[in-house]
Amino acid sequence: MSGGSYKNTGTPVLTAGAYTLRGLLPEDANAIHRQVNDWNVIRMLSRLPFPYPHELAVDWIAGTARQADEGTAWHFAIIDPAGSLVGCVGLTLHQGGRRASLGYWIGRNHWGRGIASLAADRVCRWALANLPLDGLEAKTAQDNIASAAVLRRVGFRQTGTATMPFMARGGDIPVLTFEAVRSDFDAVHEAVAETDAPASPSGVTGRRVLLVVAAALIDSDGRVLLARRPEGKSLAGLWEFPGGKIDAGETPETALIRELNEELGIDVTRACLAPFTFVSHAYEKFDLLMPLWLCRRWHGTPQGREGQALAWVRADDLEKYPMPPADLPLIPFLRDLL
Ligand SMILES: Nc1nc2c([nH]c(=O)n2[C@H]2C[C@H](O)[C@@H](COP(=O)(O)OP(=O)(O)OP(=O)(O)O)O2)c(=O)[nH]1
Repeated sequence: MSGGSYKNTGTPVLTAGAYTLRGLLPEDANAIHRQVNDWNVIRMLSRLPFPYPHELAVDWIAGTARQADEGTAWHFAIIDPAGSLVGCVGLTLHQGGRRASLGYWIGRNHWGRGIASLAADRVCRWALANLPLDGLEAKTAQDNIASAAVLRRVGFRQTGTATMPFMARGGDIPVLTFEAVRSDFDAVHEAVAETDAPASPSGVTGRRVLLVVAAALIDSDGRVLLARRPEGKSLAGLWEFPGGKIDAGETPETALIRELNEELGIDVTRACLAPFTFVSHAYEKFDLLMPLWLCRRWHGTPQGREGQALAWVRADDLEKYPMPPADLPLIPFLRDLL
């Protein structure tokens, strides 16, 4: 397919600092062609010939809209605050949709401003929160020092080396292979944003204990309510039991009743909360202690008030929903109960 007019509706619009990431449109072809048809850019892109014909940019843009509609790849134009396209970033699914490859380029006039890191980080976080991914991969030419630095900054780890054909260079060249799983992004996030855990009141340095209260809401069909942690939170994309941290002055039960109201819009009374079990889990930066209550009666219909997806799940199906590592020991308890 060449040219034509369409809207790229399958790709979300994301904000990355001062930049906007949006689906590619036919009118982007000139800006893409001009910036990619530059030896310094194209020599680092494996699949493109040099010189780069304008029709290839037009065809590629049309292909990206189709892929987004099919749910096989998401490519974004990176738009600067002045409205100019300064590069592209994208993810392509493979391995049955459980992994995705990251790719990006930035026009030469815009190098050195951290745009690739900002855009790659944003797209990876969006993908982990919204697609059923186990991990992400990327490859970069061994002589592309700046790109390897971008991947490391975002949270990728180098896994090895390989060779790949680079069309513009007319042959195989060495590449570095990288991968990242969910916890690699959380490690970067936690290092930047500080840990979720409050400072130890005694001022003693060392590990911190984070107390989180949570509820297994059980409906009349014996299904459990799970909520998907939204983008922007640690462990985004994983399914958890509704709940949260205890605020100053709250008892565990009042904290849980407040969280259930804030997150789901339901009213629960103290008498409807039955203590069930707890988990104690060592995360990298803190120890999580999470008591879990059972709740079979509430007022209202649970709704994801903070934009989180909800799912009523049968005990036998709990394993199909990726959960935070701390929650995994709870699954057999719930299976025995329900
Ligand atoms: N609510 C909940 N949190 C869990 C579960 N499993 C698990 O590891 N956690 C962890 C993730 C977080 O590190 C922590 C909960 O913190 P949070 O930030 O979601 O709590 P919150 O709702 O008070 O959040 P916020 O308003 O302060 O952003 O507990 C679970 O099943 N439910």
